[in-house]
Amino acid sequence: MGNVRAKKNLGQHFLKDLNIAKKIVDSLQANQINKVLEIGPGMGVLTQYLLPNKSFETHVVEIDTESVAYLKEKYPELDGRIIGEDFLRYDLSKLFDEPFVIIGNFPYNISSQIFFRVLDYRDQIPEVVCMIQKEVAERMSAKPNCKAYGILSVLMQAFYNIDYLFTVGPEVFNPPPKVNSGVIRMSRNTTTHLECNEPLFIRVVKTGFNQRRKTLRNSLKSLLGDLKLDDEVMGQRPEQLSVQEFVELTNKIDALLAK
Ligand SMILES: C[S@@+](CC[C@H](N)C(=O)[O-])C[C@H]1O[C@@H](n2cnc3c(N)ncnc32)[C@H](O)[C@@H]1O
Repeated sequence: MGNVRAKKNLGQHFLKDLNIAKKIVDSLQANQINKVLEIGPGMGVLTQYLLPNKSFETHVVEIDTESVAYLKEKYPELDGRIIGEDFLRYDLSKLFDEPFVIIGNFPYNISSQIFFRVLDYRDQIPEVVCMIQKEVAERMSAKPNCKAYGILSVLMQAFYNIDYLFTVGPEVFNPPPKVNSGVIRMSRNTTTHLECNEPLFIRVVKTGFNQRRKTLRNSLKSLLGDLKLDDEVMGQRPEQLSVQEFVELTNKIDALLAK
């Protein structure tokens, strides 16, 4: 069986280091979960460490037909659990009717889109362990007042506690990516729904961070028009606000817009 030919447009960088592969799989923590979904298994470097664990059933979703054929031949025990589809388009609601965790060395070019899908299905996904571009991993886990703290940090941390676990250099991949990688674990927090108008919260966060160096009074002008929110928080920059403070700000803006 020949190796899969790496395709750049699919973000294929295959992990060669088995110790790192095992370390990523060992980073899963969720207990009492019967289903694991791996995104982008490629040649199965993570899958091979998932399969022996009989406390859950492993399913994989892979867009590349060559990788799918490889996986079918190499892991016959995965029969019926290889989904040859685009994760971004696949209707996850028809896959499991119970909670499941996600694991994967994600294709870096679509990692943010994957995270927004996770948010859509967050009720069913208590945990995600993944390798992504280091810079994105830092943004996901950044706390207020850090340079990396931004839209992704606030939107994801509204529902997940995110731990940056470790950094991986390019030399352990074939072909090596141009960037460093980072592994994170996302554990869902107790927030099921935000205590505010959620679409407005997303707009406030995105509009605020569009001009992150400006105070919110200036950066939110496009959202507020002629309306003025006379509040101390408007003198701050978006990176200074915690998730909870963004929620409170959203409620004040919501009340103002409703007047
Ligand atoms: C960085 S590689 C990781 C491969 C393998 N897990 C490893 O660690 O060696 C990303 C994988 O995601 C797959 N992929 C890319 N886009 C995808 C999509 N939209 N849906 C599902 N899989 C995708 C690629 O074909 C590739 O196998």
